[in-house]
Amino acid sequence: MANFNIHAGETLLETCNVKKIYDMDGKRPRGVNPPVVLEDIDLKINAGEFVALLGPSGSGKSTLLRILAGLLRPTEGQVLFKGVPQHRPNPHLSIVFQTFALFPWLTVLQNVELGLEAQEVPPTQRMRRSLAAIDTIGLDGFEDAYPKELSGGMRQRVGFARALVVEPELLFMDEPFSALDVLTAANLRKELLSLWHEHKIPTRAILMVTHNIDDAVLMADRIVVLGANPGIIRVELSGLPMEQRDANNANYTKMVDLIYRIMTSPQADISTLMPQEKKEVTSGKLIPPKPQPYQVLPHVAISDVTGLLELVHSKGDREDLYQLGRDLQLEVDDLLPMVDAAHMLGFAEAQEGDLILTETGKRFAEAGVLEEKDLFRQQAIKNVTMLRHIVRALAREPGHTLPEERFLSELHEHFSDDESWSQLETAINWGRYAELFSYQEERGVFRLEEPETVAALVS
Ligand SMILES: Nc1ncnc2c1ncn2[C@@H]1O[C@H](COP(=O)(O)OP(=O)(O)OP(=O)(O)O)[C@@H](O)[C@H]1O
Repeated sequence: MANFNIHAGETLLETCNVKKIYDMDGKRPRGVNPPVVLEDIDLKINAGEFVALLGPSGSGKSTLLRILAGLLRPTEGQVLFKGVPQHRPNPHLSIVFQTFALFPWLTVLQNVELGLEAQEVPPTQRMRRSLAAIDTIGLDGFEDAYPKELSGGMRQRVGFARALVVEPELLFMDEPFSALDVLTAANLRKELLSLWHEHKIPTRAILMVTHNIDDAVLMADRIVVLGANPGIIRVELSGLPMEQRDANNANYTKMVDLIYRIMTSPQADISTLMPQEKKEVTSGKLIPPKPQPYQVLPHVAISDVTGLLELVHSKGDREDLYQLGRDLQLEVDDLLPMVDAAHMLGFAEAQEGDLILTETGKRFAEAGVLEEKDLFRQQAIKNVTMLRHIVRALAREPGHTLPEERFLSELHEHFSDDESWSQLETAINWGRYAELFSYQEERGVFRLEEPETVAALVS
């Protein structure tokens, strides 16, 4: 089998001051500021490196991957490949997607050959190289199978073979294991890592977008953590030495815990989260956070927040976030919005990697249904700008009703179309639970149910 020379150290890909705003194809109303998805992104990918890009949902990981690949233009700043500014899709780079993206009517071999067809490689050479890639990635014997005959793990192997057959200098992976079951993912991860470390694949650097902290710590030499709204690089951490990449190793646990802390404390100054012995465990660039220009509602159901608070209460009102994630079998991406919501509502605080209930949070966790609702209503009105705004606007209207467009158009000033809807849906969900207002779905109309009582809360 071929053994490829990586020539470590050289900067292959680099972004300078990249900023991204989706301009919505000019559909945005005049005077409205489109949301900034990425800001001030300076990132280098060097030969010999496996870089993981972690960040909460919506922080712009996939957008950054597409900009780096040349599939999307940055609004400001530039992408350099070996020092040369890029203006089109980078031909030296392949991407493996979460959803496999295979053609169901083509066999494994034909799917893998596709990349080489585009490069106009002659048929015999095409077949020889494709068979070799299929062999390397462990699919020998399945050349003539169709995707529907394969398991998820095998389909993703075809995805890898198709990406690698063109011998790309850079391999990008966008959540490559998240559609696979745990064991299949672990197996594929291990095999991919050994191919990479033994230089059995031609790639000189790998960039992986993931929401899975364990994947990042197990695989990466450098971990870049993005923050959201706008997406900025919060910190770059050096990965662990290979011998420490083991769930039983103390430094592994520390590293996972640190990343958990960083991701669950989106507003914190990173330097306050670093452990004393940080220099031994990690090093990297520390970037101070920027103040959030507007409050972003995390998309969680109130029942999930209630469940989280009750669990923390049962543990003595303080619990390690990493442990909470494990207990609830939640990825950080799913836990994070719940922690955000509990914090926003004044029920809990994330401190030093722990979630600690406030006095109100303790009362909420102990309350019966009626008191729980009452407390929630008070906290929601006090802390959630959007709910307060809706109630105030409804209270001012003679009929105490308003159409959803009124609030959607305001949300569009800060969020994309999809995110505006998601923000409104969350506000509706919370507002209904708190019995602040009703919302008629068919007509898209808000109504203040008990105008006097509710309006008094915001006066
Ligand atoms: N084509 C588009 N047009 C407008 N807005 C977009 C577009 N693609 C993404 N966005 C917005 O940009 C923001 C970042 O999206 P992106 O998919 O890059 O984030 P992510 O970190 O990869 O999220 P996830 O982990 O949920 O996939 C989101 O608010 C999203 O709604």
